[in-house]
Amino acid sequence: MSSGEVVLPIIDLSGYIDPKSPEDKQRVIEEVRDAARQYGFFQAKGHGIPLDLQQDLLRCMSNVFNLPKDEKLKMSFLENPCRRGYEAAGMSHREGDALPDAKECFFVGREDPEVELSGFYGPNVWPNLPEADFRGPTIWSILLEGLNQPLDLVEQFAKRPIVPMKLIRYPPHSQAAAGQFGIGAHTDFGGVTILFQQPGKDGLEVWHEGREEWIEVPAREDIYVVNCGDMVQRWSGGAYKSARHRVINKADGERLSCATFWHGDVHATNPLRPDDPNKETVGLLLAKRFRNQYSFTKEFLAEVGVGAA
Ligand SMILES: O=C(O)CCC(=O)C(=O)O
Ligand SMILES: [Fe+2]
Repeated sequence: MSSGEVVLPIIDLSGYIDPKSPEDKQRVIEEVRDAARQYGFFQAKGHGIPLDLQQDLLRCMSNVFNLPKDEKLKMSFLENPCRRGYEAAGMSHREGDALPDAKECFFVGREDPEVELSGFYGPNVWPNLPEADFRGPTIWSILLEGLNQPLDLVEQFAKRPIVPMKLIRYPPHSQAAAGQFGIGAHTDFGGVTILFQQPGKDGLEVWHEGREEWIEVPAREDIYVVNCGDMVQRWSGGAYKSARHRVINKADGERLSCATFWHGDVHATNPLRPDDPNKETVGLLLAKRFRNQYSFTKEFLAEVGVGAA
């Protein structure tokens, strides 16, 4: 069941990024804290990302997804040592769902020259499109400017963060099989997710535990959706929620979105609680999660602690 009553707060981040007074900054900090506690999600405006960059991103995403199927499959993320590149529809299946997700995706990360740490760092796969139309400043500006973390904390755990970015295209729901979701219900497992939705293409729903119902999150122009993953929930001792969410494309046509997952350094442990008995690193979390999708070396698995338990 969906509800028109609960609306995720829209927080104006400009009060933190460009404060006119100390109170401005404090108000944003409190609004974000309250939303992360209550919902695990909020909508963000005043983020400083120019609208024309957002529109460029959408245009570039369409260019990628509109490539011929065989060209997309040549860039399959399953054959890439860094899990970058193309994931076709039907390749992800959420536990408990009758059918795999209807979406297709394209994964991008930080551009590094060499494959390192079994593929957590390394070069991207780029489609055969004019460079200005896809890679580079557009994506990186969006990525960097979209992150508004307390800086002193960030410096501790994000010297060389792992930041996968997932471009997603959902087919119209009418094309999906009965019981098939664009993306099935899940929590994000890592750090903070910054989601850009194609304006006017609604479909995201967030589970509200207290009310036991799905809250619809509209796809509004110039509004990003931010949510906390399982790692943030753990790092914050449960103060911040990692909320379940799913996508049922409500638009007549296709729906585009872009999710950027901001996980922190491969060796980072809980920066909020250095005394946290759980010493799981970001690398270990990702290694457990993606074990069957990367070709991890034995050395790497030993380094991040897989098999140590
Ligand atoms: O496309 C969306 O609106 C949500 C995507 C999402 O939840 C994910 O990729 O984890
Ligand atoms: Fe998600």
